[in-house]
Amino acid sequence: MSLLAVDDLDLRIARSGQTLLRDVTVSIERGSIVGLVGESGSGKSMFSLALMGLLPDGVEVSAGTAEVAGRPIFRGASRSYDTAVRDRIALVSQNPRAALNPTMRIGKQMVRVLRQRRRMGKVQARDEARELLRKVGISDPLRVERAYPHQLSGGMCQRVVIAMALSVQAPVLIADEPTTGLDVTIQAQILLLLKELMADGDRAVLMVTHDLAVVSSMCDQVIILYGGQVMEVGPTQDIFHDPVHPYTRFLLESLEDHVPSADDIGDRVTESSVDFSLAGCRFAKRCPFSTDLCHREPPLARRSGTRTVNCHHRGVS
Ligand SMILES: Nc1ncnc2c1ncn2[C@@H]1O[C@H](COP(=O)(O)OP(=O)(O)OP(=O)(O)O)[C@@H](O)[C@H]1O
Ligand code: NI
Repeated sequence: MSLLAVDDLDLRIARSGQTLLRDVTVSIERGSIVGLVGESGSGKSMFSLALMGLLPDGVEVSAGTAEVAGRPIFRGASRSYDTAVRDRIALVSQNPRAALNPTMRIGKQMVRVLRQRRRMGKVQARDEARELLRKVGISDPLRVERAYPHQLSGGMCQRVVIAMALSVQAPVLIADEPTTGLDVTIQAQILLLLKELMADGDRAVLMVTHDLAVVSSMCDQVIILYGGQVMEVGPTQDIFHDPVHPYTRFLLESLEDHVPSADDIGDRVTESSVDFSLAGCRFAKRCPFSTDLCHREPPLARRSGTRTVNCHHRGVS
């Protein structure tokens, strides 16, 4: 059974009625790291926020279901978001500094979370906070506990945020661009850390990124998102070696001769504004194979084994 299962999720912008995410289906097994890939504005963060019940005002779940570890997150409307699932799903957000309280020392913030969410006493929470900081590779937890967020480097803040996400012992971790803005060495350390934390096989990670290098080194499965619509899903190696959807091919074409590098998607994209009011396939305008049908109707998922392709014309054989 999937640890995280999202079925046909739609997100709508209330004011304009536009569909920000359409028919997004995602399934993540225990012990796996799944990459959610897409260019800027494709809806990756909105997807994560919907699962956390943290959508901005004016964006709402308009259809679909989601459940984590067998418990429903929502059914249909965001109003019914079940906050009890918050201990089953934790977010490492895109901006670690913003996720921390700037006016409170790190130690105090961590103790507070542990007391509230794990019902620990003061002393126990303090010990656990220290242990968690060590677990994310911080060798001098005492210094970090006493620091305010602005006194720490970006990489250190990200470690703290990961420690806090771990502190609730959620089986599903969503890491939204966990290494953006960090220098290459720190990036590698944070990714290694996430991989190590996964080694026990009890959790699952949804790794949100636009960096194909991160995906190829970290993820078992990859979900390719474009304009709020899933284009293709499959095991990472299969997708990289044999992309089926025209968008995935377009994305990977330039990578044939070299290892994917940071910002590959950004480099490939010339026109990135997507029209969320499109009725048909979101990629139709840019697709060399599109026909009237593509412009008119959204494609249905074609599934074969572990792969899914959402295209009117291309399927997995
Ligand atoms: N508060 C809001 N109300 C309505 N629409 C919004 C709001 N915030 C963002 N959007 C729209 O939602 C779309 C998806 O945004 P999202 O932040 O999920 O993209 P992303 O894939 O995470 O991009 P990035 O890689 O830059 O983080 C954007 O195109 C944006 O226009
Ligand atoms: Ni984002």
